[in-house]
Amino acid sequence: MPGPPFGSPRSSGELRASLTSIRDTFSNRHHSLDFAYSHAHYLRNRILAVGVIFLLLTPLWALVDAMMLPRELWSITLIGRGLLLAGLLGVLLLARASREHIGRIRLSAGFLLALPAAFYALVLILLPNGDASRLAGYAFIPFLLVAALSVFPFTILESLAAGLALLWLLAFAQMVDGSWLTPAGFEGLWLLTSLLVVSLAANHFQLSLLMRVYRQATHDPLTGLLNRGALSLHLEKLQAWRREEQSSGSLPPCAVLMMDIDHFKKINDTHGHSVGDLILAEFARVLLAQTRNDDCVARYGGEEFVILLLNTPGDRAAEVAERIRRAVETHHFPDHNHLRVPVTASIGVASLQGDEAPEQALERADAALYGAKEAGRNRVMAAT
Ligand SMILES: Nc1nc2c(ncn2[C@@H]2O[C@H](COP(=O)(O)OP(=O)(O)OP(=O)(O)O)[C@@H](O)[C@H]2O)c(=O)[nH]1
Repeated sequence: MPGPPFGSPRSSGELRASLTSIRDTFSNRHHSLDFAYSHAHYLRNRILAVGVIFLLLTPLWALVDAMMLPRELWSITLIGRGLLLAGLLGVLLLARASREHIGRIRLSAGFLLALPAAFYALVLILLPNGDASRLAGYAFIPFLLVAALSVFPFTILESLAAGLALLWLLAFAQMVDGSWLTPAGFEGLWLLTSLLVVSLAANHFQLSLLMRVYRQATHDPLTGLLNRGALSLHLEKLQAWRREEQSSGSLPPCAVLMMDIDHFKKINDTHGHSVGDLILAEFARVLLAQTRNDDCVARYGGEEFVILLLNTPGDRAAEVAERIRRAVETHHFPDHNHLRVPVTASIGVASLQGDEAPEQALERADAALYGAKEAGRNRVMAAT
């Protein structure tokens, strides 16, 4: 029996999506700066939560040490616990103070996992030979840390590096307690490796879910462009960035383009809503092709689009707008039969004046767009 007609393209699409998803969760090289900020924010919340748990457990376990170890050994672990506590406190303060600093947040995550591991290694080094077997609750530290990897939205590469370091720590502990290359030692290594594989899978699923949620919250599903909410955030960021630059003596020129497809209702009415959707998606592709990677291209709503041009003076912005207008006018927008649907757009351009809020420039661009429509459409008009 033949399969469903959508079978093979769908599965090859799924395969490609899975491969892209693995590439995106393997390392953060392909992550956009915006996603990197969201990712770091999420990571920071996890660091604060897990850091507090570690901070509470560390002094509590000193009681078990007190019961299990003779006084002179207990004092060694107590000093170690004091150092660990101070380190964890430092990590929490660093993470708390690093709201916008992606690098510092990643550093805090690294320290959060490295400190308990270093504490365990230090105790193993300082305890006299043979006394390591008297420790209770220490041998599970590498296992606890590998399991903790799954709580964080780490990339696979980050977790793999941490996991290998923890495998090394376990091997070192086995050499100290004499179980290295024994059946019990192999069992421990196998268990830790299996846990690491589970944690890597958890990292992959957690990070890809985070990406999907981020994308759904910030992108328009039809065109793949930024949505209006994400545009508002970009306008705020643009404002903050310009203020920062202004305080250091320079004010980068920026411009806002607001554009609208002409007589789009007529396109919908003539060719159907689904062709209207195709044209919106194709229009977005034209906009992306005509702009730089740094420019922010967003769907404002319906058939209205906004572009923020950074480091672009007004006359240059008007040239970009005119280039877009021409590209739209000459582009082949196909209907379902690949026949050309004539499409034109009207564009309003406003360059940011002094320390004017970008939202205000957007309003001026909107007024200019209205002027372009009034003047006959398929034209660029600069805001006053
Ligand atoms: N296919 C499709 N149509 C949409 C979408 N969003 C908005 N529209 C349609 O876009 C049309 C916009 O119509 P109008 O606001 O009258 O503007 P217009 O026909 O483009 O006329 P001018 O802007 O004055 O040139 C409406 O018919 C909406 O239904 C969408 O996502 N898909």
